[in-house]
Amino acid sequence: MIQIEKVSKTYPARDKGPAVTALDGVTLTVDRGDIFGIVGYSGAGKSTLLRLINGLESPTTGKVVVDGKEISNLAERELRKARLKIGMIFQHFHLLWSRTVRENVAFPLEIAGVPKEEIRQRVDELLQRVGLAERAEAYPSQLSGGQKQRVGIARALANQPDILLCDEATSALDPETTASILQLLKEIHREMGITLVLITHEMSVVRQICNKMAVMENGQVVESGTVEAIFSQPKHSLTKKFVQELFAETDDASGEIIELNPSEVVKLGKLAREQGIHFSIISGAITGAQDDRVRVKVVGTAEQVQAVRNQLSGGEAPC
Ligand SMILES: Nc1ncnc2c1ncn2[C@@H]1O[C@H](COP(=O)(O)OP(=O)(O)OP(=O)(O)O)[C@@H](O)[C@H]1O
Repeated sequence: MIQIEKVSKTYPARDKGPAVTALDGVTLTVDRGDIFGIVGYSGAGKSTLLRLINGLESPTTGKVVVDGKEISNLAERELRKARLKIGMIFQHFHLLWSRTVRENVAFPLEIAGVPKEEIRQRVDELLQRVGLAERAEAYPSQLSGGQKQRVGIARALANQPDILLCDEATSALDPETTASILQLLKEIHREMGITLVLITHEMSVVRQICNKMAVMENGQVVESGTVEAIFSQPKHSLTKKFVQELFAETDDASGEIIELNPSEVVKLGKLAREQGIHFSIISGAITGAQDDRVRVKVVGTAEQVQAVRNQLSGGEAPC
């Protein structure tokens, strides 16, 4: 869906300062239907990468191919058409403050020349979908942060994009609101089969929603792969640091990651309640499929984790 091939981006020198190499030989593939997280500290080059995907910037060298088309080679008209299929949401929402919620969501449809009646119907559906049908006539200043981001999501989906780019979309929100926005994004991903690319400095976001990820430092991708593989065996020192920080934050620094099938997760839940075992789901989900696997971090010493393994393999959890 998105191929980034040996891409470098250098911004020319400004105010007698040196030229800045924001991206340095980045190669990355995002497959259709991925929820792809890109993590890194400020200045790593994440935003530049997003701007190359939606054609707001061109690479200095290398290629960015989106849905089979090399974005930087498109003529203006084709680029505009390609951009309609790429939605974007932002940390600070970027809403139009003098327009109501309804008018904000209608805006990209007006620009695309969609007939009025169709706009009305489509906006109604979108507001319903993001849970804001009741606030259609409100102004952004009357909304909470989470509601503003829901408007941003509805607006980004207005032209039925194939790709949704999320630029630190939950960084201005509290943890509870973050969880509800990530849940909404997950539902939309499932319902629309949309490809999501998220940039964030928060590993917890990647852990909650992504199937694949890349870690960036100094304009380079230092590690990429599935979230399961990277969380269970981080290789690069920066990735290790991110993973350790996340586990430390969630108070589960010691312990082991084990892979469970759905019935074992249920057993572990029972054991946890009865015996005070702490665990947290690292990745995976129970969807009802036979081959569902969930990676779980069990907190405790090696002996405690082994005891949990023994109990899980030893038949039913005690009732
Ligand atoms: N338009 C620009 N002109 C000059 N330098 C730029 C421009 N945009 C970004 N940079 C520089 O490129 C580097 C990468 O910036 P970028 O915004 O892509 O990183 P980031 O990982 O998204 O960080 P942040 O989260 O702080 O935005 C930084 O050194 C930044 O100062």
